[in-house]
Amino acid sequence: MFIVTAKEMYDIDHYTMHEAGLDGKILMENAGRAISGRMEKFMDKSNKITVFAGAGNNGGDGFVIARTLYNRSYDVQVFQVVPDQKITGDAHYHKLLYLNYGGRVFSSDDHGHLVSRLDETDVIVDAMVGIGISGKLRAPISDIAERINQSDATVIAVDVPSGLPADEGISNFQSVQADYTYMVGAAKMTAFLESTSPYYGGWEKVDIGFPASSFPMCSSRELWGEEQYRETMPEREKYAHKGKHGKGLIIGGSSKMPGSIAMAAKASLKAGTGLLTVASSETVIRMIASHCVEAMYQPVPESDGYLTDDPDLSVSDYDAVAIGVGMGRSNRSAAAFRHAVQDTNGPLIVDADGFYHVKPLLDQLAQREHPTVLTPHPGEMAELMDVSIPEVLKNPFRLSAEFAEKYNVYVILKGRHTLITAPDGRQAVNDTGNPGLAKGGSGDVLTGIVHAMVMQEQGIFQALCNACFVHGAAADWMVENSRACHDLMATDVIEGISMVYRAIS
Ligand SMILES: NC(=O)C1=CN([C@@H]2O[C@H](COP(=O)(O)OP(=O)(O)OC[C@H]3O[C@@H](n4cnc5c(N)ncnc54)[C@H](O)[C@@H]3O)[C@@H](O)[C@H]2O)[C@@H](O)CC1
Ligand SMILES: Nc1ncnc2c1ncn2[C@@H]1O[C@H](COP(=O)(O)OP(=O)(O)O)[C@@H](O)[C@H]1O
Ligand SMILES: [K+]
Repeated sequence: MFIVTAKEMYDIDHYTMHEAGLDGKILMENAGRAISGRMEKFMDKSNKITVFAGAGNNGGDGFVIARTLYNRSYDVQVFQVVPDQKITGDAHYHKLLYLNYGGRVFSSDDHGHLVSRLDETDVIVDAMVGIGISGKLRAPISDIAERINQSDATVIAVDVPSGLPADEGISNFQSVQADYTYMVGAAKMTAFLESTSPYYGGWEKVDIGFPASSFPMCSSRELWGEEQYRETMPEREKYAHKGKHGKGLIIGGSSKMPGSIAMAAKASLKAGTGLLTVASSETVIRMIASHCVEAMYQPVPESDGYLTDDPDLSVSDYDAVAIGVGMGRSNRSAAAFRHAVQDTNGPLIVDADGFYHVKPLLDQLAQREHPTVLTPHPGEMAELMDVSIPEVLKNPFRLSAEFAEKYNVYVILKGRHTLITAPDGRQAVNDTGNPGLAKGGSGDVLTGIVHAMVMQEQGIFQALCNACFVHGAAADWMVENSRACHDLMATDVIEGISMVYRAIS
């Protein structure tokens, strides 16, 4: 499923109508028909349905929904939230059809009727404003949005909850709170932002006949889910040997944080790494070796509990190197970090305290011949980019793309909707995971999975997307079957990896 900005959606629309030749009235018919069909799961024939229709094509979709439901004998009324003369074009055509079929349209200016109808309404269809919104909701629609939000009815939004644009970057907004949103043709960016996604309620996408080829032409952003995982995750060959699945190195750990690297190592092996070496201080190795017996251990010198550089550590001998977990921010470790950045001869994954060490080396990353992967959460991303955390949360797509391009890195911006960005601008949003992951250690497990995935036979971007998918799906499986969000531990997520591999292939 593609994720679009408003401009990209209008480009798809334009291509469909003017290049492929499908009439806008038919698209509107398809949108309204598809949504009204699916909406039936929220209602029965005894329900009263009230459609709020605006002036644009979003309102047009609302008239088709009203006509379709009316024609199926539902008790439907339309409240038009703009004057008659504002309803033009395809929306006007569909308004007339609805009237010709016997439907009734009322003005939202008739407050008495509006209040009494809302009192008895079971299902509200919000077709006031879609992705054509500019600025904050204006009166009278802002007042009606407030009334809708106060009502006990089930609120179904068409395309987006009125008030939300498709694009990221907003902070001052007012929106209808939907229970469920039917997004038309493609998912909209605001469905994945922390501040706006709750207004969508549950959601799904409806297909209305846009040519499949129009999406990749206009957007390079997609939602990554089970379908994409199944299509891209490589199978294990019958004659495979351990060398085929990656000889990996993880560098990190400090005496205060020995567990992080143990979890990353376990997760890497569980996710499929063929041969794993853990490079850490002797203190850390003594603490963790019995917890991850399958790994090999390479002691490196330490100072005050922090690892320091070991010039004899042959990082170039490994297929992929992950560095940073549990490493701490001591400048004693800086040389070890530079060593890894300069000599790693394959994908390099940087996480956690690694960002502190990598920041002065960003220009060097841009010169690396092999992929570099950074896995920050919003706080770490903000620090890397010298912006505030709210700024990152407001513009995750744009900021990730700018950073990835500038420094030639892959960025995994973690969160409820983890965003994966390639240096060439491709982006994917991972769909799996749950609040059980909001606990120390979850990120270390992700690093381990990413480390394993980049050594399997798949494109690097797919590898990163699949790593995020498996991480979230493992947590989902555990929460559905044997844990709750409260007690899910990072080590449980490692266990869950097996369940994902067994269940989905
Ligand atoms: N070709 C078609 O028929 C299609 C229609 N679609 C629908 O059309 C929508 C986009 O249609 P439009 O481009 O006509 O735009 P919209 O219908 O989303 O919005 C435009 C209307 O909203 C009003 N408006 C804008 N900002 C406002 C604000 N801050 N406060 C109050 N009113 C405001 C404008 O005055 C205008 O009347 C999509 O969201 C979708 O629902 C899509 O489904 C794609 C296909
Ligand atoms: N509410 C949530 N829903 C889904 N995934 C989440 C949620 N909270 C955290 N995660 C995931 O958990 C991981 C947390 O990583 P991070 O913040 O680095 O943790 P730590 O550094 O403590 O290991 C990320 O992969 C993130 O996407
Ligand atoms: K809407």
